[in-house]
Amino acid sequence: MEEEKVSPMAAMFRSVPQIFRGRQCAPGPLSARMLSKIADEKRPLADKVAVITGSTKGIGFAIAQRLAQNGAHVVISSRKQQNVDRAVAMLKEEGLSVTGTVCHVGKAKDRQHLVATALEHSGGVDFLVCVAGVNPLVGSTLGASEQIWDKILDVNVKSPALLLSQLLPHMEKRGGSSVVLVSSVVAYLPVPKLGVYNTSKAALLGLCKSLAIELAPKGIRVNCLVPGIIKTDFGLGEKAVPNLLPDLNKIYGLQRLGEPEDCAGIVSFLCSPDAKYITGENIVVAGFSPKL
Ligand SMILES: NC(=O)C1=CN([C@@H]2O[C@H](COP(=O)(O)OP(=O)(O)OC[C@H]3O[C@@H](n4cnc5c(N)ncnc54)[C@H](OP(=O)(O)O)[C@@H]3O)[C@@H](O)[C@H]2O)C=CC1
Ligand SMILES: CC1=C(/C=C/C(C)=C/C=C/C(C)=C/C=O)C(C)(C)CCC1
Repeated sequence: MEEEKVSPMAAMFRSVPQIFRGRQCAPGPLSARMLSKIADEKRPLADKVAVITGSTKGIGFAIAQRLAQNGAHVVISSRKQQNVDRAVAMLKEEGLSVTGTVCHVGKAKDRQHLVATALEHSGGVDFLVCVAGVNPLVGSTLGASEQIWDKILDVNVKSPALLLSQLLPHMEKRGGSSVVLVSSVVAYLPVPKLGVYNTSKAALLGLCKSLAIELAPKGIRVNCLVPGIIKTDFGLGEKAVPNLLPDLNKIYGLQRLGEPEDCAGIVSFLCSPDAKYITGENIVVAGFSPKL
């Protein structure tokens, strides 16, 4: 049977009883105020602009998708055009508000271009989520070349700070802006053969605390997502530590490896007004707690 087509407003009216189930409200037609309250609750990030780096796949893509589902215009990016095009198409297919551009976060020119692209939408940026991260080395820390150190520290630690400094004036003027860095549980649990990567992720815990203090007077909150082992192409966990799940299950009671979506809700929350009194926090999302 042909499904009846209804306008979004009609659909929202129809959904009203469910939304209000259990709430104290006078019977009868809903005021415009009540309806706009419903709309706000369903789209807490409406009219906001979010820049997410490393967001055409994996954790970054899941975060961008959730921020957009919650009402934000998302600016997604990564190094490869074909990844950008595919990710933009997927989000547009879902009816979400998205712009995509190529940006290798380690390149100053690319970061500048990303900032310009983000400003095209509405002249400002409300949220910056720095997801891009690399690990080109599985091996001894002291055997790592200077080039390897430079590449890992440039992308994983320096680029979030340099990109934020370029976005700063455009975030400060918006009021209520939020930055989310992305570390890793390896910052707490040093994984053998990932010493340079572990160090870069531990540095982000400190960067979060320092930036939170520095940016508080500007009304910008800074927090840090600390994912556990998440099933993505990055898949560093399994590469570095075979038999990871049974060991983590035995030692920490871990029941399953994570999905990118497991990281999305907390980031949307940290960007939302519900987190307006939270800053400088490193928040582990790992299915276990690696902290002693
Ligand atoms: N997966 C895991 O178990 C964990 C991951 N993390 C962290 O999460 C972040 C994302 O990892 P994950 O989603 O698993 O990885 P994926 O490989 O699934 O996705 C990485 C994304 O980042 C992009 N990217 C890679 N390098 C750069 C760069 N230099 N500049 C801009 N974009 C880049 C990739 O696209 P493209 O190739 O087109 O550039 C892709 O969109 C990383 O910072 C990682 O350290 C933390 C803990 C655990
Ligand atoms: C070191 C180590 C462990 C933990 C490994 C972990 C937690 C790896 C995480 C890798 C990640 C998250 C990579 C990407 O960022 C065990 C299994 C407890 C015991 C054996 C030694």
